[in-house]
Amino acid sequence: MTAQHPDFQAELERLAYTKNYMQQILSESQRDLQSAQENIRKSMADLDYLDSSLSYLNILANARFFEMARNQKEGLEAVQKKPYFARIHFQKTGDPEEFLYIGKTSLFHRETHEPIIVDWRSPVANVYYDGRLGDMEYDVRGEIHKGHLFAKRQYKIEDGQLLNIRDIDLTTNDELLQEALAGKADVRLTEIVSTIQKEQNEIIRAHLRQPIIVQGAAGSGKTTIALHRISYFLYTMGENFNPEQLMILAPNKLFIDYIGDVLPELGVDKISQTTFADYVLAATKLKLKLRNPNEQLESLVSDGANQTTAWISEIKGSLYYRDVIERYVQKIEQVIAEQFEDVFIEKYRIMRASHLKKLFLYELSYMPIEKRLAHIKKVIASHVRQKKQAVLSMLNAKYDEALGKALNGIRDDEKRRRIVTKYIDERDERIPAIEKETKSTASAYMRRFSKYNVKTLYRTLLTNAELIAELAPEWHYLEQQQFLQVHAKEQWVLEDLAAIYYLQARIKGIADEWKMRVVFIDEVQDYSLFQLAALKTGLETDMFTMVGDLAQGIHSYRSLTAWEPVQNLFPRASFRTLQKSYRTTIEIMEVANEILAQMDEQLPLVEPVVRHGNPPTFIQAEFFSAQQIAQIFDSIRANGHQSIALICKTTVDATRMHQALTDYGVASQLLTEDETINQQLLLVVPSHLAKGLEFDAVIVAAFDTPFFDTKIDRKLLYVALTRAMHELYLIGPTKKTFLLEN
Ligand SMILES: Nc1ncnc2c1ncn2[C@@H]1O[C@H](COP(=O)(O)OP(=O)(O)OP(=O)(O)O)[C@@H](O)[C@H]1O
Repeated sequence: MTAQHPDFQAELERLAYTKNYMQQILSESQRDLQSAQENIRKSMADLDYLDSSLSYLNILANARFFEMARNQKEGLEAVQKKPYFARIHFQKTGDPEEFLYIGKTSLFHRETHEPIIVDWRSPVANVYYDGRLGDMEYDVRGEIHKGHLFAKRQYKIEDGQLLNIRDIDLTTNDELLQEALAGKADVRLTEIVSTIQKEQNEIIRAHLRQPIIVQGAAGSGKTTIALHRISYFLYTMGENFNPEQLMILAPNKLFIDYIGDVLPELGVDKISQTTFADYVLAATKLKLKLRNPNEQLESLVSDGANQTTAWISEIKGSLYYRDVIERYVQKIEQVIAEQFEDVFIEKYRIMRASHLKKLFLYELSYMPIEKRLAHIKKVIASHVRQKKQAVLSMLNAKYDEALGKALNGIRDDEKRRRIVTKYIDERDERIPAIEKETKSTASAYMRRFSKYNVKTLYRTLLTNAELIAELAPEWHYLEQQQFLQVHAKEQWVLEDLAAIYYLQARIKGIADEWKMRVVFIDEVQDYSLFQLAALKTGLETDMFTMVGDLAQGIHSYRSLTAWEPVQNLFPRASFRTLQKSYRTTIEIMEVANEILAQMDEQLPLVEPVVRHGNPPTFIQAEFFSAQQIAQIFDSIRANGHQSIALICKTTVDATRMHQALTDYGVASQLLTEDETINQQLLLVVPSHLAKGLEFDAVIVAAFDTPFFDTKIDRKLLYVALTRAMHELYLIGPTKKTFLLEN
């Protein structure tokens, strides 16, 4: 059928032309690489005996050339098997009509400069994602261009062979998407450049110098879009931005591993991917052993709410706590300010304490405390240098005058000699002494200020009753006591890190290597407002892309429960929602929506894209049986599905089930935070760790610990259900175990 497309032959030729040209460029790149390598080798050899600075420059230039040639070569090699995926027939107003082929990287004809392939991230490619056919507009660095889109066409190219062509309108767009969604049997995220949807594209290309918050339903593509936005960002910023200044904050190492493959595929590497905790510990250089946050979650889930833990966790995430810490910083500032005294050279005052104090408290208040002090030290040193000359000239003049007077005015020889000698001796002692003293005036002056240790400072706050009473006067006495009691023993939890980072930022400042300029946060619903505020303060930027889903906020006892406060914290941020789920079938989403409807957040139900599958199967069973799970596992495999997860509520459950399965001989893997997923195995996953991941099929098992009708459990269950792409099984004593009626 496809071969009958009237343009098929022409498109075959076009593909052949493109591939040929790519091959040609690749051979050239190969030669460039070799010659750069050869040049570097020669310059290295010359380093010893020729003018080495010239050789050094040669090496640098060739290294840069080598890097460029290698990048181009790698870029082309990566896309050779699929040079492009779409074409637009487009006319920019005033220009001739063009056929533009869109792919993952661009390729221009070296002589004619004609685009052979246009990068999907380029401004004109936006037309493909955004534009309906007809007259349209697109943005090039803030400038609006007009044009007319005649047609859009998609290609299915595999291994360099053209298999299919489709001209797209709205209906075929759906077909393509469905095709993309139906396949895939991998527990890795993949790139979706050819099927990015309009509302997703808007987020990817939303203003790059402005923060953005996205509330997106489970499976709506938040993670995928965030990664594509990074690719788009780096492409658009080009040389003006160093990728090392971009950071992705992910929930755990497992998740980082899960997204790991997409970034290089999108042409992005070198950016740091870490967790909030790891980042804070690295940036503060503190070694703190943190209590596993999931243990805390699990203790909340199993013991019901432990009031004190819940209260303290909530408080530590709040902006109120930020204010407490800020008051603490201001108190420290006052203590420092009181230590300023006048600066003297010998007995001459050269600076007033009040001036330095003003400098410290007001004029330099935008700097971290220790940076301010370092700056003040420089100010003193430079002032001393300037004033020293004046003091010395003045003294010299004074002695000259005194000597003159003595020489001319004293008649008595003996007396005159004595006085003159005294002046000369005094002068010869004082002047060098001043010279010497002024070399260290500034450092001697600064010795009064002690260096701070952020960890010690924070521990003091946590354990000092007077401080707490002073800085958190709004807490009633019992709360203050509870707070102190919980902290009597030194133990660190994730919730402390915002405060620690904030203190570091305000007192020492964040070192340049950790001062990321652009931040992407996935699963941002699990952040507290204070975490976000601390990052914003420490990094001195609001260029954050934050994606999340309140319905999956399993840590909501200590994190976000609404978006408004985040919007208040980031007043420049735009806010978007994504309601469509691309992951799950209609049938699975119906069940997940039943749980969503029971939540307090009143989030709109998720709309699945039209893709049908088997209805979720409920299997009644009183007890966990490894044999039964093995049977389900086999039947799912027989249906052709690869990645299969057995999800249960807690780690204790997961550990037990994994043990039973292993004893029974089922090849399974218990997922923990530090694990790398092996998708050949049945993956046994505690619900909180499943967040962000997806599997072809999911079996949710609940025996010893059923899901209760509580905030946290509804969310954990919702997370578990929405991990499934194609098949879902629920196994337990009753449907009530899964909060389902029917
Ligand atoms: N436009 C698209 N075309 C094809 N596949 C898509 C598209 N958008 C999303 N997907 C697929 O949908 C699935 C869900 O995407 P992703 O994991 O990014 O969603 P999410 O919103 O982060 O989900 P969750 O919040 O549940 O973790 C992935 O398999 C992704 O490849």
